[in-house]
Amino acid sequence: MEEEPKAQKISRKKVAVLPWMRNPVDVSLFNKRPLAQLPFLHPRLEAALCSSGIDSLFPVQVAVWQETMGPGSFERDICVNSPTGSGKTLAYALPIVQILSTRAVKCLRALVVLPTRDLALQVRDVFATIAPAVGLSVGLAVGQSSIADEISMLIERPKLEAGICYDPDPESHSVELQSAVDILVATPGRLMDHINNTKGFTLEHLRFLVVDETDRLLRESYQSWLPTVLQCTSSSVDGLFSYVSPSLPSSFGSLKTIRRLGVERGFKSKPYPRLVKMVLSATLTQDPSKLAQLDLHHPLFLTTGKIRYQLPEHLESFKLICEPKLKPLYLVALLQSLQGEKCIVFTSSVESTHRLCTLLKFFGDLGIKIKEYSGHQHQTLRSKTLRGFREGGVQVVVSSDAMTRGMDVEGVKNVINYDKPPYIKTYIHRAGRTARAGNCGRCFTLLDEDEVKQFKKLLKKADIDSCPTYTVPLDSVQSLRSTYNDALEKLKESVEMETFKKQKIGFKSSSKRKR
Ligand SMILES: Nc1ncnc2c1ncn2[C@@H]1O[C@H](COP(=O)(O)OP(=O)(O)OP(=O)(O)O)[C@@H](O)[C@H]1O
Repeated sequence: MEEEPKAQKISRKKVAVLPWMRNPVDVSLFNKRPLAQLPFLHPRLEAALCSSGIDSLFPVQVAVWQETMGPGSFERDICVNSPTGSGKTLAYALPIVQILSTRAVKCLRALVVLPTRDLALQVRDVFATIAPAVGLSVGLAVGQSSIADEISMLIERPKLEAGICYDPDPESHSVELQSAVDILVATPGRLMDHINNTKGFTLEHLRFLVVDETDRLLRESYQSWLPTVLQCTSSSVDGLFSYVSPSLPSSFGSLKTIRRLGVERGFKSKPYPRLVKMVLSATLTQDPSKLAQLDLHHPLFLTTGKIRYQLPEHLESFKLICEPKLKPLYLVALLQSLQGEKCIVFTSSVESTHRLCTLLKFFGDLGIKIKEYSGHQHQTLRSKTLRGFREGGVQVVVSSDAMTRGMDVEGVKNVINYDKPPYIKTYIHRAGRTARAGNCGRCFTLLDEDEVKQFKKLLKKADIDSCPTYTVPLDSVQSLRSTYNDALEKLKESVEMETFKKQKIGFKSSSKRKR
């Protein structure tokens, strides 16, 4: 079996980064590896992976596995910076499930936090393909169902034996509530609801905390979810009584559980395990003040190559220069030239997503099914669009940045930046919806002449020197002009109608309130 370097050092330019980031493990030095050659892999996990079509691990997965398995496993926290679509989800899911496969008692031992509900659903599905194989159950806390339904999935009530009834009083201590799940995938808002209000929900036994899309999650505090989770899982003897901050809500009192030191249930005769943190992103922040929030323990940094922002290997970037006024025409001509291949079109806001999608529909039958996806829509509608896109009934999704991060839809061949991305990180995440898992993909950015220089500068930050110009046939643009004028008229009417409807609803609800 070929030996991989354990912690190959990369010589990096001197930049103001934290010391532990200066000598990372270079993921690009690892090769794909067949499951059969993976040391320690539980045979049932191997079988589960094979039956879901995975017969080898990607480099980032091999690197994380190698750094976490075996003697002294998970002694250090893990920080991963690797390109979009490189397989970071399984890179953390597999070692966690493998380690937890030896647990004897069901407790909440792994918590994975993601910024959005759709991402959380996606990650839950990855865990669900492997965890049941070793008897572990996975829960979801994202607010998809009512809080009561969610609680009943997460918390196990003791089964009543004949003739015995338990006290339904939630304050009663005679009823021992237990976790119904070993692994929980959550969004910060719903997680905080459970921390604050759900009886029996405890992070006391937590062994793993995964912060996926770290830089996004660190940017927004979401009711201080991170300090709260860290306080709930604190195991320091000194901090035994000091970690409950006076600013925490009174219901937090139920969480004053202390991570026991010594022997813990389910890990026979082993000391209570330390909480291991795994943080991951394709654009991991290097900002020391942001990273400090994670309170990392002797972190091990894994990154791909020497460039900070790496794009997928088989991604091609193109620019399409067009007159600003005719931008929608160029987009339609481009979509037509792509002949129904799966595309995501990114705009700069939820409003422009809605406007553009409405306008495209007024172009008549383009032979392409186009749907809108944005944070302003109801979750059911978004899920329906996503399902249609995954199944292939929808070929083009026009999206705000709601779809920028992490979303994994098989077969997306093209990403179109209808509006220029404001930051390189936005470009990386948007473009990363294609060319995933080693596949090919193209990213087109529509620009007017004035934006070209700025865009070139932006790409330079990711060391992208080549971004050829893509042209659409001018006659196809010209032939759409009259349809475009009609579509613009219809759009105007539609916008007026929507504004009128909104005002009417606003008027009705304000007069109801007055009554
Ligand atoms: N070992 C593997 N073999 C085959 N396919 C895999 C393997 N690991 C992951 N994949 C597939 O690769 C795709 C990308 O994986 P994943 O979503 O985990 O990437 P990611 O690195 O988290 O991307 P992003 O940064 O965009 O969130 C998924 O469709 C996943 O099913």
